[in-house]
Amino acid sequence: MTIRAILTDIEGTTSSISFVKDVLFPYARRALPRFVAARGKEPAVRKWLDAVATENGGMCDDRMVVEVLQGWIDEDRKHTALKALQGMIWADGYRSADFSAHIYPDAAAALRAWHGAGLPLYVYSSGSVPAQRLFFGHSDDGDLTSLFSGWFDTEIGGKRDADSYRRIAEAIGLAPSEIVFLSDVVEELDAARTAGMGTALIDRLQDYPQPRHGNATSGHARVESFSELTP
Ligand SMILES: CSCCC(=O)C(=O)COP(=O)(O)O
Ligand SMILES: [Mg+2]
Repeated sequence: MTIRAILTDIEGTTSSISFVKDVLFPYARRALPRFVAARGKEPAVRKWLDAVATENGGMCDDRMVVEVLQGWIDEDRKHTALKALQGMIWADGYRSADFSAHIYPDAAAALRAWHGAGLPLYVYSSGSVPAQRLFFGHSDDGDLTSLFSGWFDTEIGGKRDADSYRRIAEAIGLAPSEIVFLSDVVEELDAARTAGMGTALIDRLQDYPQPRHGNATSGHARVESFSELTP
């Protein structure tokens, strides 16, 4: 089957886990109380704060919601409300140039080359779509947003759920078998494969010092760098 599109994860795939865990998450954790106090009445923010409060019994005030959200950051919960709020907070960090987003040089080079060759590229990450755009808009390799034809987050469904990949293929307008999904997480690749997509496990030694071989790859093609991929 001819490959007509690439769908890529971000954290652990195009970019290092340590950047997300050691830079982005602590920034959001620190900024949350002030962000909620300053912008908690804006409908786009209130919607997510209320969703968190409802999920926690509905009796939470904003201080308690902040504590819940900070706990979720510590646990690395991939919760849609947390991800939406983190995206809004990171906007300030990128705008004031507190940081730029890490991208592996091999990933940036391959994404540019594939785009240049006319292969459409899409993102599917637990990070919200606005956070994804910020991420690639302020990468260590400059603004890469124009390389991508579309963006998907967990509003389309969880990354370990095969139906999410079916919905993404439908949104892109291709058969799942015409799309290859790249990720560092085997359970996400399993779901994409169940939906009929091609898959590749990106096994970054910087993030996963114990290379995954044999059963640990669950039968997915395994590479350590985008430069090994030839779609
Ligand atoms: C692009 S936003 C920062 C990353 C993030 O919050 C996240 O949860 C990334 O998860 P991924 O699905 O890209 O592994
Ligand atoms: Mg990942």
